[in-house]
Amino acid sequence: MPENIQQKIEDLRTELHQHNYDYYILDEAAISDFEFDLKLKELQELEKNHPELYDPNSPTLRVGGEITKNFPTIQHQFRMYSLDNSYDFDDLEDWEKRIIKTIDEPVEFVAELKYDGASISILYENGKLRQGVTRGDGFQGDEITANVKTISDIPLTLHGDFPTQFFMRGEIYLTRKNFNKINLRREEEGLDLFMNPRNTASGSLKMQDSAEVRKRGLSAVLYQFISSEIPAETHWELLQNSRKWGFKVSDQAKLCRNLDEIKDFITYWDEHRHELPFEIDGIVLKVNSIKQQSQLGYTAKSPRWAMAYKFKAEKVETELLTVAYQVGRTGAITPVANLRPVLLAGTIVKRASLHNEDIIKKLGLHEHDFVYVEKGGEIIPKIVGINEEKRKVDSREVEYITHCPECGTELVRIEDQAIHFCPNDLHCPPQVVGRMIHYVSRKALDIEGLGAETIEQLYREKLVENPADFYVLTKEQLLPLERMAEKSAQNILDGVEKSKKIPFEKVLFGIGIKHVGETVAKKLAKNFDSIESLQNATAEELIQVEDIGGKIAESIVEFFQNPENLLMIERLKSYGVQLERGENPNETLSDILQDKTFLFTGKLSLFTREAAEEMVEKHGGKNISAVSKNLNYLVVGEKAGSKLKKAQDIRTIIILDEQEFLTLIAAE
Ligand SMILES: NC(=O)c1ccc[n+]([C@@H]2O[C@H](COP(=O)([O-])OP(=O)(O)OC[C@H]3O[C@@H](n4cnc5c(N)ncnc54)[C@H](O)[C@@H]3O)[C@@H](O)[C@H]2O)c1
Ligand SMILES: [Zn+2]
Repeated sequence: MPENIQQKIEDLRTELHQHNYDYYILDEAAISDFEFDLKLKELQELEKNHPELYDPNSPTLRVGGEITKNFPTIQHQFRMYSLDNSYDFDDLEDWEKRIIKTIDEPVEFVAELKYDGASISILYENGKLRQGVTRGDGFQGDEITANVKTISDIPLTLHGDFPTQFFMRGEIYLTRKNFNKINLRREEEGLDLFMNPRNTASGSLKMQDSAEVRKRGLSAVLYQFISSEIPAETHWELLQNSRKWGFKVSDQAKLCRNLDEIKDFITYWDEHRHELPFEIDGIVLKVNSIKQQSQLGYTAKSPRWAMAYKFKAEKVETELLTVAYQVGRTGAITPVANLRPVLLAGTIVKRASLHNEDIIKKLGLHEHDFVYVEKGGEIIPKIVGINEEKRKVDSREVEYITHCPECGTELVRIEDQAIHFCPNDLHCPPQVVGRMIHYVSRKALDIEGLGAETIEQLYREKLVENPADFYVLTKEQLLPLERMAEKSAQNILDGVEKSKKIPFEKVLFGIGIKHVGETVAKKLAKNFDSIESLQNATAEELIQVEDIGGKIAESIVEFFQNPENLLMIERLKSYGVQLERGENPNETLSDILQDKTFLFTGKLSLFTREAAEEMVEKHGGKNISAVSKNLNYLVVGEKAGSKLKKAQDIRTIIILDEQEFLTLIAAE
């Protein structure tokens, strides 16, 4: 055997292990699924011809996922397999032939959508949800029951005539709408955007705080009943029964009597999948009869009675017309490729995001190149390659801009993010307008009537330049504006007036301090009773507040060093905007914890972290975020880790369990 074959096999195994890790653990794939599957097939072929190089840990024999250390590990009573993949009808015909060899009676199939999310196994006992576990490595997974319970598609109690104990398997996914919502919020808060719904769903499931998981708005579909005794003859019947017991079962699943019906189903959904409110990456086919399923059995990695048909990411070629640079509300520059319009995945694509300078360099993009555009897992189409044969000899490489296209200021690049910013945040037009739009937004000052378009108009007419200017607008100024009737003008004035009652924490969010999102603003308003006390706080003092890190603290200090910001604050104050905490924001119950600081760590079971922190505040105490000499009490739940260790080294810190904490606040 040539040595290079052994090397080749080992290289492929190493490479695929790494891709599995990126995909399942980091939720950040480096290559497309199609490329991954090609490499896997290549390895499969090589291993088949060289059985002497067998390795039980080969990626061809194991489910790619792993368990994490963040949750209790649970053994699966029934192993969770992967699915074999096929990409064309020939593969399917081969599969059917293999089935017919084993089964000599007619075979029916159930065709289902292949939801692109994360799989889950849920244990039900006596009609109650008992436990939710991820697939993990197929043998054992992470116990994430609390997170699973936040998903409204998953019933907590069943109805009808359900078996006493069984597992329900399904997929947890994000609709496109909720995915976009999450990203919009992240954009508002200046956070990096998530890449696609699949890895966002899978990442959300692994969050420690189930209240945060709930906010993600996950969906679920259940597609498999599992127990040692199956109360039906067919998979189809099981699906219908599951629906009766209260499970959300796919409405699109279809019983198919032969391969032709399967092909029709596949062709239909390949074309119409973009009309679904969620993403699918293919179709799953399952042998309908439970008896036939057990006759067929399993390979090392997947059932022989099921097969995934994967859609190819659609790819088209088109010409790059220009590269434009957009300046966002936060000053971030996004390069965008303007393309000759082309039909892709059901929509006309005219533009593709180029993300940043590094990506453009990596592509080696030249002016007027013919590029390949793909719509894969991501919502925004992306350029995945260049047809260099069509490049003209004299064409120049695309050069990244050095100055802001809106205001001419020299751009700065934040190294670890590979993104360019326009630092002129107070005078760069999109940033100025963006800041005002943010100020009136629903979660900030919530000024109805003032939409993005009106604000842009007001800015063009030089009537407003920062949020304080809204408070001196008059009807005489508004009425001459395009499409502005008496009634809408009055609406704006009323809205502005009403905003003077909006509480401090929302104003703090609204004035647009970089990195101060909704949650941070709330925390700040709890810890500082007025804009003055916040203004006077040093970075060290700010870091003491829970969830406030160095980056946020620095940005707050910087904000208050700018005279223009101070002037705006002074003006807002003079117009009556709430720049201090109102009366009685959260009533106090006692002052027994006066001057005492608290920190909670580990998995709490008697109360949630939020409730606990609220109790501390209601009794006059303060929550801080790190173990230091300033900490008086550390309250530990299950599986407390590094914070507990650190606290044990500081003798002045009192360590309590949850019950002791309750006793402490109950003491008079
Ligand atoms: N790009 C990368 O780097 C990379 C790395 C690892 C894996 N992957 C991709 O992931 C695939 C392997 O992942 P996998 O093992 O999760 O297999 P899979 O995603 O191909 O198929 C199995 C999974 O499909 C899901 N599923 C969705 N709808 C279903 C339905 N109706 N019935 C049954 N199952 C349904 C289940 O979660 C099940 O676990 C690879 O083929 C590859 O495409 C990509
Ligand atoms: Zn600018």
